[in-house]
Amino acid sequence: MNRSPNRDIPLAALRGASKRYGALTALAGVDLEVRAGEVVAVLGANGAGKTTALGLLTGRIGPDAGQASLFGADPRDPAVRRGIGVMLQSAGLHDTVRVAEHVRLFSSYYPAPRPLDETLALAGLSELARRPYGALSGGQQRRVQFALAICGRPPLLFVDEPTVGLDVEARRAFWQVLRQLRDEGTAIVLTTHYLEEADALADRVVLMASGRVLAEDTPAGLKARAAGRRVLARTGLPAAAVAAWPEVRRVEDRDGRLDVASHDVEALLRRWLAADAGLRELEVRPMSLEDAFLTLTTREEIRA
Ligand SMILES: Nc1ncnc2c1ncn2[C@@H]1O[C@H](COP(=O)(O)OP(=O)(O)OP(=O)(O)O)[C@@H](O)[C@H]1O
Repeated sequence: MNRSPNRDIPLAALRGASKRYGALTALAGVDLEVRAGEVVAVLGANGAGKTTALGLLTGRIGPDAGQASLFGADPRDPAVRRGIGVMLQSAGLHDTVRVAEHVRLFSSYYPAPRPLDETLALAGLSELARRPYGALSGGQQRRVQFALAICGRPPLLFVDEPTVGLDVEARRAFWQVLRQLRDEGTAIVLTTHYLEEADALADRVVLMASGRVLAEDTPAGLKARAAGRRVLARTGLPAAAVAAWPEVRRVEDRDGRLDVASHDVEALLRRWLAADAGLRELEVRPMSLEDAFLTLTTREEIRA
């Protein structure tokens, strides 16, 4: 197959990579590594720098400072880029060309492509093979872009917000295909806004905001790091009083029931019960990745 991965060299890496657009710093000294066989989710809000990071890793753009590498070489070298598959947010494919022709043409660029039928089936395009690209729905066109990214059987696949605009069923089907590719040994880097997507797929999550990496961990590690658990309860105490306790990270009032994020739930419960013997509807919940995301992106001392 394309390139046999050396475990000591990351398949792709950014080292102190920065990118500016005029006065705007899109990336500010980002470090990121992708190793053989792993799924890395780059998670962040609009404008966090996810697409820019992907652009550097795939050689579409170059860094202003720091380095980007692919298989230990320069990602801007077309010969190096041949070892990856990329699904971008837009594709610029000819409307009049049929689905199968697009896939056949892209497959011809690779030394050991998948059989056409297999690529079409993986992308859910078997029934649409003879359709011109321009006669497909937006979601179907995304599938063609995905087919082009995987047809060469790359050991490393980049997918930029792959499930935007897909309905729930299509999104789950797509996750299943990504898992299958991972099981075949493909390393995958995906950008996403969806915490659920990162949680469902990723071995590692790189959480970005304002061009920086805020945290990098497994989904479970990120949840644990963000802050223990949440306690929900109805109380006679004002929310501001609860928010002032040292065990408390965040308080939200949900229709009169307080939702409290805490890194020390036992201490919080002891204090709360002592202060309010009438505490009702008590419930302790684990942190979701969404809680972790909120906590990490709103905290100041976040750099891990
Ligand atoms: N070609 C460009 N020219 C000028 N500014 C750019 C360019 N590309 C990106 N930017 C800016 O850089 C910042 C990071 O953009 P980027 O596309 O990397 O974010 P993102 O995390 O992928 O966001 P989204 O989730 O909206 O795709 C944004 O403020 C964006 O407006």
